[in-house]
Amino acid sequence: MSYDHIVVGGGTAGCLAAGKLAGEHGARVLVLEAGPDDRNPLIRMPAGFVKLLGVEKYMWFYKSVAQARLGGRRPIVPQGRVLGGGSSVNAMVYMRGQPADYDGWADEIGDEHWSYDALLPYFTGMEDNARLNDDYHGVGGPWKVSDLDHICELSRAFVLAAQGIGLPHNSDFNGRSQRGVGAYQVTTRDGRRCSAVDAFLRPAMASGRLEVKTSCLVHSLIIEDGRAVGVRYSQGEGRTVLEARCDGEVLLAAGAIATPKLLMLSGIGPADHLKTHGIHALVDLPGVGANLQDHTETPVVALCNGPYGYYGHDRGWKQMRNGLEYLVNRTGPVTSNGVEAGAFFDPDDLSNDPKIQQFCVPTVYLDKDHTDQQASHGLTLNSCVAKPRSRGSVQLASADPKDQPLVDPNYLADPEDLRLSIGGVRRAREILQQEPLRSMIAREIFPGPDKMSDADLAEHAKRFVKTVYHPVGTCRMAREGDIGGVLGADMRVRGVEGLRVIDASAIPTIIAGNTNAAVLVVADKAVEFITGAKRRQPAGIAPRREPSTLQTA
Ligand SMILES: Cc1cc2nc3c(=O)[nH]c(=O)nc-3n(C[C@H](O)[C@H](O)[C@H](O)COP(=O)(O)OP(=O)(O)OC[C@H]3O[C@@H](n4cnc5c(N)ncnc54)[C@H](O)[C@@H]3O)c2cc1C
Repeated sequence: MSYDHIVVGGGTAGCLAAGKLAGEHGARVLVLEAGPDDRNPLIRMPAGFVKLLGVEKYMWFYKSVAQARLGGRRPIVPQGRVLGGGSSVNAMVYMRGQPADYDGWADEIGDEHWSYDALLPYFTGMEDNARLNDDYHGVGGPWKVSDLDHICELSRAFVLAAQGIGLPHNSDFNGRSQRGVGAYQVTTRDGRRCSAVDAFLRPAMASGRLEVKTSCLVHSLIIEDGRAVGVRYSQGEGRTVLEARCDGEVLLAAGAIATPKLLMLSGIGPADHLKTHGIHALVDLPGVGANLQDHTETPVVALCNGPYGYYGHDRGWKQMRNGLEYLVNRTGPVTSNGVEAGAFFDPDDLSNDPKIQQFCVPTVYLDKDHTDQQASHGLTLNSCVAKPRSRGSVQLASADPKDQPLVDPNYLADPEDLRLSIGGVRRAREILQQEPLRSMIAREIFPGPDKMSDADLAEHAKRFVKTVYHPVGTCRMAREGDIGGVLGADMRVRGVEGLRVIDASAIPTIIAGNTNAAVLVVADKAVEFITGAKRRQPAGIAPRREPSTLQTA
């Protein structure tokens, strides 16, 4: 088959774009995905998320460079490596962030079409919400959003306890206000994960215009006369470098770490850096790989005084009982994503707009690179800095496409990120002291009851702070003349024809919330730009805040 477009990376953005281009716009599309297919049943089961986190077959475990503010520690940054990308392995929390996030994008990009009011119809248009159908939510779309069927007693107790410190109950973090505490909505339906493959790619397969090749690692772009005309790739363990070409556009959707790597391997990036690896710079774009942003979270871990939460539910007779209940009824603990509830608040003043997203994990939960975790019934309250100020980078380690790049998230580089993390830890402790949670807790193990001063908590953060798996921003959209910009408002790569970046890399500034839904909207916009489809008009709802002043380039 000859192709109109080639999509590099079959993740969240890649699946949406490929599915829509082939299914709705009649294009012939090739998707090249480095990871395997998504047939593993664990991917469909919401509780499978925790298991998948440790499986090399389905994850890239990017190891960061030594982190200056973490005493040289090198935390991992796991990312999806399977058809569906992050949407096949993520925790399924459905979150959009704050309207001000997108208004900030519009200011940075210099285009009001990236403002929240302009993007809201894209969120609602793709949504099929099982509970909400109002100004902020839609029904009938391909993207399934539901309340969790199963919420354990620890998560319920957390929601009540957090109200005890003065947080309002919030039944919709994506609605009128983000502030408060409540159960998350998740991207599942009838106890099954809804990934970008399920929502966008699979339905378009029947068109016959879509070819999806898994286990295909793209090495670089083929650029001729200033135009991207195809890609070089290898299949499986094969050493042969194959080529695929297209008549339309090459769309980069390999995620915020691999997409800048591919641009640099293709001679698009900071000329000096490329030169050190013997790569001739076709386009000197200093912003490629810069501006890496990620959410970090700092845990408070407590042990329970009884069998609360999910410890041991994946072993022995409990596993058999849970598995059977799931197989027969699609109910029970297997339908839980393991992160059932959370809160948004400003630790300095609970009545302010949120600066921390707190995740309630009803088990002892630390990343795979922490070996000293205790296996027992427990609870982890993770405080995530919603709008981190620290900025990092992705650079090439070598000119070999099979080598991991140098990932420097520069965690906690900005003192405000550390200060807010400490504030989040203190609020988590306050919540643990409220009933009904208080009566379920035996003792705090991390940071530990003797760690009370800011200096103690800073040390704790440095030791335990970890990724929330949300890298963005490494090929950011920007207004004309912004030297660090990589893409224009239409997501075209500056200085090259026929090439767009359509994934998390394109996001100028991280949103205050989990990133998957924002990436879907970014990819949806890309499809519009590529096809020239008419822009949807903003829904005629009253803005819920003063519109920002927008300057157009
Ligand atoms: C463990 C985890 C938990 C998360 N939890 C949540 C959550 O609960 N809610 C939420 O909203 N967000 C969550 N996220 C974040 C969300 O999933 C991501 O923001 C989103 O998937 C990013 O989409 P993307 O298209 O930019 O990249 P991805 O979805 O990562 O897709 C990139 C794809 O490109 C492929 N690829 C990479 N390099 C190459 C190459 N050279 N050749 C070919 N293919 C390549 C990758 O294998 C991958 O499949 C989570 C992410 C992870 C990893």
